Amino acid sequence: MSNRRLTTLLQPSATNPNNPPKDGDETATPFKKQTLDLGNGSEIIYFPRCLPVDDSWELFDYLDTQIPWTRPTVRVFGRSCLQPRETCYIASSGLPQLSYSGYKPQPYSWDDYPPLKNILEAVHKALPGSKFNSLLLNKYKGGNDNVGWHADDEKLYGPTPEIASVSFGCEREFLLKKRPSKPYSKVHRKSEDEEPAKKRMKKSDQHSFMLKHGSLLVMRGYTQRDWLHSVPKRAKIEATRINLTFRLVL
Ligand SMILES: O=C(O)CCC(=O)C(=O)O
Ligand SMILES: [Fe+2]
Repeated sequence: MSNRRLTTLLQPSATNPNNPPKDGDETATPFKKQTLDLGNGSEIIYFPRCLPVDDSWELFDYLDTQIPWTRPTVRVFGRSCLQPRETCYIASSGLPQLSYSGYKPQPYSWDDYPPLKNILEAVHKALPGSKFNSLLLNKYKGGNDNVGWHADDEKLYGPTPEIASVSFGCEREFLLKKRPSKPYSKVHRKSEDEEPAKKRMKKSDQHSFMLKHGSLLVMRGYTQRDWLHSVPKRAKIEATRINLTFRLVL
């Protein structure tokens, strides 16, 4: 992977002066940055094409073949199981240890994987003021591989982490749903026998993004406190997807 090629990352592409895109016209500007206000200080930003397509395929091949992927055993609801995707963890030296689902990934060094530094630089350019120091990589080898509903709310990221997620390869659906608030019953119920009212989820409490090859999705504010996210199984998919989530360990 040459650095020269990656210096072109995030240069704005020229528009045709005879046919300028109209504001709000999704077909004319399909790659425009989108912002989704989730309310109460949570926000998603989506850049459908953060990295140029050709660079993204070169990066996909690099990541697929050069990263030391592992499929660890994790604990879910008190049971040990193989994590349904491959993973790898990169972190700057001296940071506190990451631990999730009873698994403590040994961090690899940024210096051993220079293209990751190029992607990090592109993400920093897209998000002025950001400064990530760790990276969790996930490889989904076909539609059975997935990540279940969770929030990246580990203490070492602080109360309002910004998480930048870059996707390569096969498009997969990324879902968000609002965390259930304290049950009404817990607050108001007079007796334990009273049935809690089942609430139907509102449309505005769930969202879906089809994460494109070379895209960047950012979760900010209170998204990890108030929302859950997942990449569900998709029976018919055979192709591989690779996802990189950049995080700041405080
Ligand atoms: O693959 C994705 O898009 C999401 C990955 C994720 O949520 C995580 O690594 O915490
Ligand atoms: Fe996550």
